Amino acid sequence: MTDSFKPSRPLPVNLRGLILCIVLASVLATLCNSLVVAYRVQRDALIHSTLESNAAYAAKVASSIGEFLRAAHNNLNYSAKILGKHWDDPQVLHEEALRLEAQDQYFNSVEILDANGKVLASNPPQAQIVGSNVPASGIRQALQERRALVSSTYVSRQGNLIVFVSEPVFSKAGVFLGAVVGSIYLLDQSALHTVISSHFHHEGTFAFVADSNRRLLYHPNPARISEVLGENLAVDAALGGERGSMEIRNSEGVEMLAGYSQVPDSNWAVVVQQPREHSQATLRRLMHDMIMGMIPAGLLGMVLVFVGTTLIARPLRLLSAAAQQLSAPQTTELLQRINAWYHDASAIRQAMLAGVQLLQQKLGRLSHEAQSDPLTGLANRRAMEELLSVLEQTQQPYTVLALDIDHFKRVNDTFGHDAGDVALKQVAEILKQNSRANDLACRSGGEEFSLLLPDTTQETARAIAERIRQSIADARIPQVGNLKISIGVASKAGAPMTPQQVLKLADERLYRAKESGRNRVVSA
Ligand SMILES: Nc1nc2c(ncn2[C@@H]2O[C@H](COP(=O)(O)OP(=O)(O)OP(=O)(O)O)[C@@H](O)[C@H]2O)c(=O)[nH]1
Repeated sequence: MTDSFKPSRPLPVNLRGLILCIVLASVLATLCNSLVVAYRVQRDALIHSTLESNAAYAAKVASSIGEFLRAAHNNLNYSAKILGKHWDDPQVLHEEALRLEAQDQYFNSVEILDANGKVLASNPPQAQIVGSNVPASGIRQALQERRALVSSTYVSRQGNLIVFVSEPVFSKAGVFLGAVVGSIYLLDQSALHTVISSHFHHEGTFAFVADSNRRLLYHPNPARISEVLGENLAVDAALGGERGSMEIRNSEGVEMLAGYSQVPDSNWAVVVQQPREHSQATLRRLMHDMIMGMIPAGLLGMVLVFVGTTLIARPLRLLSAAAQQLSAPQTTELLQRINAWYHDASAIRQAMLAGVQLLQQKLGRLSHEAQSDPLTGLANRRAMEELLSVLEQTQQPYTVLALDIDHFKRVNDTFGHDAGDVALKQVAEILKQNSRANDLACRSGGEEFSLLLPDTTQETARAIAERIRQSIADARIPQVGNLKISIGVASKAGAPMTPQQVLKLADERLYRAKESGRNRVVSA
């Protein structure tokens, strides 16, 4: 395998930060998505309902105008019947003209004409036109067609925009006599004007009425009445007899939500429209209210997320801290104190506890191996030095025995190296048997041993040394038989000596024991 394992660099963020980021990102994404969807749905619904209500409104206005015109016709029709019977009575003609103009205020003026267009009576009285032929094309049309009709709009010599509503007059025998004509002045206050403009008018919604030549008969801006409109799809559709709604762009380029309808019995178009921007403004208010309404719950959610992530991350953070010091003796206790309250953290803690136990066992074994003599199982020189330094630091008195088997070379030479090893083990066993719990027996090298006796005086140590020497001398070593040993004793009982000096003194006394004949203890 050529690839070597390279641990990737971790992100500089902790678990709680990560969870918070992920939760925040997902909450924000969901929120944005909800807002966008809500915005679109609401916008479509608002536009749809505005179009629907404008269409209904246009139909209502058209029907009101239609009813007005029908009522005007009915009135004229009633008069036409009376006039047909009394055509030759100027008084009746005059009274009918008076009644028609004054009674219902449908008309700004009323004229009664004979079949040639000669004005027989008029109200308000206009002496100059009674007896004259009125040239208006609408009236000429009424006389020609001899039927009830609503004329096209017509601009009078006085500059007034006029619509004629006319009804033919027939004699009892069915002879066409003339017509009774009501004039509606579109630029002045009239009953028609009131019918159109009295409808509701809110949120920028307004209605206008145009005749078949696209001439404006009514507009909330009076300055535009009589203006001829350019292309307008809603007007075209209404003039074509349709009713409904559509989105259009007006002559100023403003997008409009328009409803349209045709006035029955006259080819007029009614359009009700609202700038699209108005529904957008309503929508913005709606979205603003929605967002403001979400804020308290959002904040509460954030607090819950913060507390939740802290609770989730806490055991893992503590486990991570414990993982930094697996070999420390207090780690097991530390791990047991962690409140791993959910399954994953608990499983990690269990695994770490098992791992720590294994590690510490292993370290203990390694430490034991590093500090013991493999042949005899006694402590080695390093272990003895460590204990000496502890005794030194705690200023405890102690005594050291330096032991060396006499003529051990001969044992090896005579019985072989293995027999020598057995003898060494036997000596170690005797040392152990003569040691207390706090004493430390060690093999300092070859056939040399030491015994470290804390809190032991020189005299006591000498007695112990003598007992050991005797035990070894008395022991029957397999294959080898008897062994002898020499011992030097040195004590640090209040004397200002370093451990090395004490050891050195014990070695010097051991040397003297050898020199003076072996198999003895020298302590002074
Ligand atoms: N079997 C065995 N022999 C060892 C071991 N370590 C050292 N020795 C032997 O111990 C002997 C020590 O010999 P010397 O230093 O001459 O001392 P001695 O023969 O005991 O003589 P004195 O100490 O003067 O009485 C040598 O023969 C070493 O080979 C060991 O681990 N096992």
